[in-house]
Amino acid sequence: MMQIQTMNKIDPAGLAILEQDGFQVGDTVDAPEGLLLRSAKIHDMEFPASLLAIARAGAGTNNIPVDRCAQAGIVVFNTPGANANAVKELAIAAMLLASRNIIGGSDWVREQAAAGVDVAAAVEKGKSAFVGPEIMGKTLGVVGLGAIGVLVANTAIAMGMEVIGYDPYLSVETALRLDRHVRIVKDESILWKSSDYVTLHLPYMPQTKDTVNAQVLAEMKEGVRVINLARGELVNDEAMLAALESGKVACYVTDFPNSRIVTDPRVVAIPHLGASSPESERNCAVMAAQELVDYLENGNIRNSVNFPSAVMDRGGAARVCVIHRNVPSVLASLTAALSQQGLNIENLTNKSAKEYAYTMVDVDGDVSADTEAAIRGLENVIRVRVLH
Ligand SMILES: NC(=O)c1ccc[n+]([C@@H]2O[C@H](COP(=O)([O-])OP(=O)(O)OC[C@H]3O[C@@H](n4cnc5c(N)ncnc54)[C@H](O)[C@@H]3O)[C@@H](O)[C@H]2O)c1
Ligand SMILES: O=C(O)[C@H](O)COP(=O)(O)O
Repeated sequence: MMQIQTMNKIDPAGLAILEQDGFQVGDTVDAPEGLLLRSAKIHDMEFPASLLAIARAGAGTNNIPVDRCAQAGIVVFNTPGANANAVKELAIAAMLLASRNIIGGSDWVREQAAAGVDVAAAVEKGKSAFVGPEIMGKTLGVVGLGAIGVLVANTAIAMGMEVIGYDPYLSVETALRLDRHVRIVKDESILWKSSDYVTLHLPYMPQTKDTVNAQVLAEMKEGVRVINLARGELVNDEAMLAALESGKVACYVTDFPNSRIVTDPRVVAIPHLGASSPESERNCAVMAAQELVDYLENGNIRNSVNFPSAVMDRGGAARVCVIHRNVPSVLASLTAALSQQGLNIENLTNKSAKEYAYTMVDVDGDVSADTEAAIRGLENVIRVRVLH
């Protein structure tokens, strides 16, 4: 029985898929073939030899050592778009919270009540302290036009905003989903200079650390409102605190607060709730579980962040799955090893992505232990599995 170790609380709908397929699931298992997690940080984790795949029920994979996994032949999956609507809704809420001082007003009302003041009378006298601008007619800059950024941009257009989008890797597929009124810029400086609101929807990786830094903040409009539901590391905290202090930034909404950033009262600190809706937790868990099942049972790879997509209908008596380096001759050596045993190839797929490649071969007979060992011993082969 194959084992899946969970490293966060996972929606029961996802766990049910695994259990119905005969997997043993738990937060402590002996020798897991798969890990299923959300934001658990596993950079320092030593992976057991049994581990074949890791599924991140969510979008960001910066909590996983993706490259180390590739080198070890461990396939890392995420669930693209499965929590995008939840984040989009929170981004819209964040823009409104950044504008209308709902939190400050609500806190003040409670303080009045606690002080024994007649709240109904106090609100009419005190409300002018909480005036804030509407978002209609203002300009929103969306940095990163992926699953979430597109939804935020389109919703903002529907709410009467002007929208500027920046994404150096914008795909044609995504561009087609964008409202035609979204202005796409190639120079991010235009976005920083023109936006009343800036919202970040790009991944965190070494190259995107401190995307919002002192220099970028200096380019922004006076009184800009910045929303970060992507990752804390994308914004330089010290630069943001200085910009809040000077009034350059009127409000910073972050889903990734830390002890330092919450020292400023103009920070709205959300406890990483972007994907915390029942709908999104279920979507992510179901997609992640399906990806694990299809890979562990059939060798199919969908939505991996470190290996190419490869899907082939099952056929033949056995399937040989080989993760290897993307260099010449591996395929020739692999098919030679199978022919040596007299096996006929019924179907074959070979996909590559950068330095790695993945091959699935369906053959008409059982693969002997000697043939499997011969394939495993081939130069540039990283991992071999034979599925029946
Ligand atoms: N707060 C939350 O709970 C929550 C939930 C989901 C995702 N996220 C974060 O949001 C990020 C985006 O999620 P998504 O589902 O839209 O991912 P996605 O992969 O669909 O989109 C990310 C987009 O960012 C673009 N991008 C990459 N580098 C960029 C750069 N330097 N400048 C501008 N754009 C750049 C990519 O081309 C891509 O289009 C995730 O990586 C994750 O960190 C947070
Ligand atoms: O990248 C993501 O998908 C989000 O940050 C959600 O993280 P969570 O699953 O821990 O809520």
